[in-house]
Amino acid sequence: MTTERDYDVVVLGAGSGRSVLSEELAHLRTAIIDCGPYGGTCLNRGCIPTKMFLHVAEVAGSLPELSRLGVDARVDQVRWREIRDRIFDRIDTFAASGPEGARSAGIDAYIGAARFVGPRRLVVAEPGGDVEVTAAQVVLAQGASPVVPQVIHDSGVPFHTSDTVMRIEELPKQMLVLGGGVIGTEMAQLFWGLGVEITMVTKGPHLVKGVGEDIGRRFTELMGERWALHLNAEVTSVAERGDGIHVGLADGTTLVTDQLLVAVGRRPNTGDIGLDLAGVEVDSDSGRVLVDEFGRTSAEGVWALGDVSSVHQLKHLANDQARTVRHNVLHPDAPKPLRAKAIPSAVFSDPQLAIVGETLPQVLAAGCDAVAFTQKLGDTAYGWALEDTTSVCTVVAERGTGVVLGAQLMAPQASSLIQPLIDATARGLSARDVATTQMWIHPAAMELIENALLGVAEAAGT
Ligand SMILES: Cc1cc2nc3c(=O)[nH]c(=O)nc-3n(C[C@H](O)[C@H](O)[C@H](O)COP(=O)(O)OP(=O)(O)OC[C@H]3O[C@@H](n4cnc5c(N)ncnc54)[C@H](O)[C@@H]3O)c2cc1C
Ligand SMILES: NC(=O)c1ccc[n+]([C@@H]2O[C@H](COP(=O)([O-])OP(=O)(O)OC[C@H]3O[C@@H](n4cnc5c(N)ncnc54)[C@H](O)[C@@H]3O)[C@@H](O)[C@H]2O)c1
Repeated sequence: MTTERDYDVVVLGAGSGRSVLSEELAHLRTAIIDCGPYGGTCLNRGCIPTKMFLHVAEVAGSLPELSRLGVDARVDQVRWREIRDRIFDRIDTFAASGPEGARSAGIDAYIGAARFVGPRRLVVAEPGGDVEVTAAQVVLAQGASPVVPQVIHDSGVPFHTSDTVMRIEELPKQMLVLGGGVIGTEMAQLFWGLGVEITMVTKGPHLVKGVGEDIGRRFTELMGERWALHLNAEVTSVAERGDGIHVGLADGTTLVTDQLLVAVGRRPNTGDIGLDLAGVEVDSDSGRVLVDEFGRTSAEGVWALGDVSSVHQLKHLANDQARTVRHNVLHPDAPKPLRAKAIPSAVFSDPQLAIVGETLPQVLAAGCDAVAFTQKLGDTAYGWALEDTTSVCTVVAERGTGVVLGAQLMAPQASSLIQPLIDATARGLSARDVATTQMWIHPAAMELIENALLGVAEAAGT
């Protein structure tokens, strides 16, 4: 027998969707549904565990580098299971408290896979039986999942994705990472830092999209000194043999590995959940739920946020959208637009990459007269301390006004260093104003940003 329940607001997905249901909605009848651990991708298998592992990997991976500075050190042993369990004991305990935490805040928390059976009408397959849930407003926040190329899927060969690889029992000797995007690069960094021999196979001429041609090329060269890189490559065959997994490439190369990690993108979770019955339109190419500037889908009273509907799959963006959608659910007659400008992102490799806004070619292609300036960290005082030879910051600004339009960084802690440039891009500030209306601590790494701003202000003629 199916139980039926009716609500004012139901959220599908307890990742970023959970924060839609804050205190401000306490006067409404609300529910949240998730089939996986509460906290979604970021907490359980994304941002948080990767960065906890990457910290360890970065420290361990940097030891051989010390010899350049006159200190010889080496890693004697990596206690993988201990590292893994320390990280996931903390995460799993937190995630397990999610449903109870929601219930104690007055939100009905369902644990089970949901599918639509009509407009704003869902069936949740709970352990105790199906529950039919209806609501005046529904928020779609069911995220995305790893894409697996057909050739791997059809081969029957065991493989990992980012969902599973951080929970393996033993570190392999070798790992082949398929995909040189953000996940592939962070995972390669993580396992390389812990002593695994990495081979990376990817489409395209360099790792990580969107950082600009120059940084993309420099970064790819750097990573190529650490692990074997097969660029512009296509996998044509995969088979398991006695000596390991054989991966054949279109150029005739055969690679043999202990473990295969697939990281070739993530597709929104929109298939097979009856979105057509709900009247929710989906882009057939990308699988994304189509939303307007306010996060409204094509179905009356249905909103969407995060990876299920965004071009950029980023946690801070999903969080920002959750805040906006929360407002819009409460004030549908006075909705606020989702933030579309100055969306920053970072890759937590070593060195880190960080970007915001546009690259110079993108700005010029859009018809704006702009200039760019690149500052090396090695030419600042802190860069001397690091003996840095690779870190750079490029700032793009409008010619004549010097308004900052974007920035790309490759540097230690680039994800933090970029913040004044995110501020400048978001608020349309001039590079000279940002550089000269405050003091910059000497001799801090942040002088990289100060000098880049002064350089681009000069180039822009301000
Ligand atoms: C390895 C990795 C590292 C990452 N690192 C970063 C980072 O450093 N910084 C960053 O900004 N972003 C990072 N991301 C991206 C970030 O994790 C996502 O952008 C973000 O978590 C998306 O949040 P969301 O709420 O849209 O989806 P999710 O957090 O995925 O939540 C969706 C939820 O919906 C549930 N669900 C799906 N379908 C159903 C259904 N039919 N019924 C019931 N429940 C369902 C799922 O179980 C899930 O809990 C990373 C991603 C990965 C994979
Ligand atoms: N630090 C962060 O913010 C962070 C970290 C991890 C993930 N994420 C988010 O997760 C998203 C997904 O990450 P991702 O790395 O899976 O996707 P991605 O789109 O960033 O990279 C996929 C890579 O795989 C390559 N590729 C695609 N198909 C291939 C194939 N068949 N064979 C070989 N290579 C192939 C692509 O050329 C690309 O380099 C990212 O776009 C990002 O938004 C963010």
